Amino acid sequence: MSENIADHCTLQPTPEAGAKRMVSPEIQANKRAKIQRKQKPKQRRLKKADADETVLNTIDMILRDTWNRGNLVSQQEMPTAFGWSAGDEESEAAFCRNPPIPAKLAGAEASECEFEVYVYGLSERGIGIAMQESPEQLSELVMQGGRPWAFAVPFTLQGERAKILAVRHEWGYTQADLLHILEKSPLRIDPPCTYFGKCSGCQLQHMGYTHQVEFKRQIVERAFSQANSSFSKLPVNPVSQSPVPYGYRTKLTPHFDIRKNAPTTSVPIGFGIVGQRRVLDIEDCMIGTDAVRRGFIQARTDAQAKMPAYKRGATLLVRETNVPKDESADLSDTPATELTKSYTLDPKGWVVDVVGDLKFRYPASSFFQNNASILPAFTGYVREELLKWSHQLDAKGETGALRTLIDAYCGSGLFGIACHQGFEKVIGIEISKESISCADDNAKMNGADNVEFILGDATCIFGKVDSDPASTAVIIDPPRKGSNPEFLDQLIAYGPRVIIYIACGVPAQARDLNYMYSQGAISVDGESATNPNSKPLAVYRVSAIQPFDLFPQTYHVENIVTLVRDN
Ligand SMILES: C[S@@+](CC[C@H](N)C(=O)[O-])C[C@H]1O[C@@H](n2cnc3c(N)ncnc32)[C@H](O)[C@@H]1O
Repeated sequence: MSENIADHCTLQPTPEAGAKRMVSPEIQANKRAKIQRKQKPKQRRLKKADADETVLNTIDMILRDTWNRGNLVSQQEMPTAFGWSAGDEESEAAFCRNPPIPAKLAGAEASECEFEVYVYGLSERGIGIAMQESPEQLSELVMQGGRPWAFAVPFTLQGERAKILAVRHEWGYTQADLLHILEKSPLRIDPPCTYFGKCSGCQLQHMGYTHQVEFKRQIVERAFSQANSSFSKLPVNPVSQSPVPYGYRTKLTPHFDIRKNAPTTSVPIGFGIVGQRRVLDIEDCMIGTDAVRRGFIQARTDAQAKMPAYKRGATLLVRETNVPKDESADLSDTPATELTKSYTLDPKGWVVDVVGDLKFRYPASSFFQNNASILPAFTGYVREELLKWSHQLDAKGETGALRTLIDAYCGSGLFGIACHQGFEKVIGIEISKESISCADDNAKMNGADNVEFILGDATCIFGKVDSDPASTAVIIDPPRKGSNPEFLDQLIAYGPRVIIYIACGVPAQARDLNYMYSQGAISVDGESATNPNSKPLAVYRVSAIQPFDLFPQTYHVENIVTLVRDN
């Protein structure tokens, strides 16, 4: 708003007011400044905590790569950070807190916030990391130990040149919106979804599927080498692709906010807008299965009809389920192949998932893997790994085949039940009471009668098993934040023959494996850290790293690591 309007509206005393109290020019000036401050959004104080670590890591990686390429002679001289020496926190803070360019939300005119940039790489979340310097300029700057200012620009690809709008400064970089692509990457494709670019649900629709999975493979590689430089020697297999790159999600959770005084007739229902706290109205979501897309439309219609009754916003649940074709038939008696797809919108309802010829029943509000199309391959891989090692160990003759399987963080029993054949005993442990009771029922429904499920913290499992570790395998499938040293210490002390670590949070998985390495429990190329404990312990070799794409079009990747005990 212009200064004139502010002057006119607020600062001139009316004759009556002026008669009561004369306002000095100084007070007037102060008032004017206050009003202008209110009109101009305040620039946030930049804190490291607000920064996206994945962006900071990527900037660092790009600068190191650039330095390495230009300076093959002495790795020792490599600046540990660019623009300040290691540990010089004051200089780092001064650089990171002082964006050299204006940003829209800090009150600058839009035209002042537009830049042309070069995209040098993608963060682990698929966000382009760009700089104003051309490759030659960047190389020159970095070789001199200088640090360029970086921009995080969603929906761009490595090698592209783009026009961007700086919108918000973060610690050491600026968040920007993509205005348009000036030079296109050959990998860019037209995204099929009309909401792509605004909706925060998908990040990679502009990248062909083959390239998406290679990007995800590199993300796994990067997470491992960042956790421990020795892990960079470990090969990461090509990502196992989702049979369907769209139409795969069996669960969607559209939501809405009720804004004060806003009409309830046009409340947007959908997913968050990229970089904003507002909801984008979405009528259909292409990554949902057909049943979920039908449910999505119904959930919106129901919520719109009830909108005047909502006091606040809400999250709607849409979940695919499988039901007997004949409604009166009993689920337990109906083979998985004779179920038909439907959906539920009831968070208190039940869901049935089909994995090959297995059925899993669980509460609609609890955890289950959300891409049914890939689950036969996903669980099949774990089963094959276990059987392969069981046969190899049996053939070796020392310890014999694997006889016991522990399924830690077992949820409603997916892996324990899918892999039960070939084991004498399977024991699952899970912290959710609801899930464990479903796991019991699922074992019965699928005829897995060698399976026992225990309610409790995963760390308790080692006090409850009496099987010989030499013939035991452990599956770990913790939540995104990973496992913890308490669990891992006990796992190492127990020393099962084979460990299969399944993760949706790959950086946390790499961190956990690095913890095991630091305890001397993982060796890479025959080298391991010194065991800091007095007791001898199990030492594992990483036999396979196999990513799976459970979430095409998004940056998420699931990863399975097989560890085999070497001593
Ligand atoms: C990623 S899910 C995996 C579930 C199951 N393996 C599956 O694929 O369906 C992680 C599970 O760990 C459970 N969980 C979280 N913390 C736990 C803990 N400390 N001990 C045991 N289970 C835990 C959660 O309730 C959730 O069911």
